Amino acid sequence: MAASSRPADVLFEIHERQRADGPAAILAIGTAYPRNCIQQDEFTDWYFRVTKSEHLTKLKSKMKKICDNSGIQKRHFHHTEEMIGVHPEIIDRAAPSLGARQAISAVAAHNLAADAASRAISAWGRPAADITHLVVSTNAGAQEPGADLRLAELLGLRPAVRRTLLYLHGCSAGLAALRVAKDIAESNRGARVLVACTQAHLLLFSPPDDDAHIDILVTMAIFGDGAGAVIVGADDTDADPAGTVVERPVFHMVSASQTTLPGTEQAVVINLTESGLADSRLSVEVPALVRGSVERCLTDTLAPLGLPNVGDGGWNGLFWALHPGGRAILDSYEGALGLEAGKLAASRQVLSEYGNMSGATVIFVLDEIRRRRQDESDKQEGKDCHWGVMSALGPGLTIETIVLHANGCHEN
Ligand SMILES: CCCCCCCCCCCCCCCCCC(=O)SCCNC(=O)CCNC(=O)[C@H](O)C(C)(C)COP(=O)(O)OP(=O)(O)OC[C@H]1O[C@@H](n2cnc3c(N)ncnc32)[C@H](O)[C@@H]1OP(=O)(O)O
Repeated sequence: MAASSRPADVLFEIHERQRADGPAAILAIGTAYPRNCIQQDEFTDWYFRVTKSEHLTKLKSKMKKICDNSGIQKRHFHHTEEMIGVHPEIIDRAAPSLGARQAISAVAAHNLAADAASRAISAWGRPAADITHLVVSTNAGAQEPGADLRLAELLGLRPAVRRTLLYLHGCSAGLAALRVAKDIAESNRGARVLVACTQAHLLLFSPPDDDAHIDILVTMAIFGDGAGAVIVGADDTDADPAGTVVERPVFHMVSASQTTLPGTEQAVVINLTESGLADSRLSVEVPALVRGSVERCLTDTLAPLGLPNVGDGGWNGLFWALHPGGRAILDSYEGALGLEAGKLAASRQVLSEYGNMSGATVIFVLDEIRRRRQDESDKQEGKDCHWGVMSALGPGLTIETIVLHANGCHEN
């Protein structure tokens, strides 16, 4: 320390040196899903057969209608009819089944996370040992040592990697993990954060109940399994000393925010019990709550940034990476914001191909937007928009939002 330096100055200098200079960016994306696939138009028969509920004909026809209107064509699941067959407690609401559910889900969640993360690391182009931080989110159980440690082992990350594990954040888990990664990357010069969101929904699997619990049918009709991973870092290095391109940001993360809607605590409830996530709730009001609040919430998030051509009906000047929580959720965003047809094409496509994979889904959406922007022949809506919004809804009700800037766009 120089003799003339005051301790407070030194403190701030150290702080400045530790922080990155630029905004955090998504540097690479990877996704994975189980091979076992069920077509949506076959799901109702499958579900009522597996849960031995064929006699509930009224609920079965309601389920058929919900599946038909879901905007989903197929979903992938780790669990199979055979797996559930050897664990009859899973379809017996009165029997404890948490142990069996967690044992099956954990293996699935870890393997899916490792597959997605390996793809992200390979797209990134740097060795796994360069990862400094790991943020994992999952709804597939709650155990310690948990999914973060297992993933670090499977990928061969260094023992000093700094881990953060988020459990049971529901559908907003992906954005919550990305928000944490953004803060880590911007606060730690040189940090490279691996984010992995992994979902295996056996904990949610439940037989149909009665007319009072249609949310069980809705949940069974929309959720699927999958994992998404991204590498986040600030101050990306374009080329190494030999001139080889090392890192290229796909999207910069401009700001991250979280809003909890007052008085909505009971709208989405996730409760871990001896029977898995029994006792959880999904209110029929959720799409209307989104419709009534999302514009105010987004205006509050975007106004301080002073972005050009945004707000006052300018929502179509942005590209949109929305978590497809359900077809009605996307319809609510579209209606409330007056979005043109096609603005949510990436979200609708991911919903159609995989269903709602909770926190992992939004990473599939980001990857789909990345692919469409790179595809010269793709003339889809939004390719000329440089600023974008990523948003998801979770228990709370909580709306998580991240403002994005697409790579290679320096104008506007
Ligand atoms: C052991 C395990 C136990 C598990 C227990 C599971 C309990 C369930 C709760 C689990 C919640 C936990 C989830 C955790 C993840 C968090 C998810 C999120 O954060 S955010 C997730 C955000 N995702 C969403 O919120 C999903 C948004 N919803 C949708 O996208 C659409 O409603 C649709 C696609 C599902 C159906 O489309 P379409 O057919 O055009 O739509 P319609 O609207 O016409 O509905 C048809 C019929 O169903 C009725 N009904 C509908 N919903 C509910 C409900 N929640 N409730 C009751 N009823 C409901 C509706 O009234 C109608 O009845 P009827 O008039 O025929 O009598």
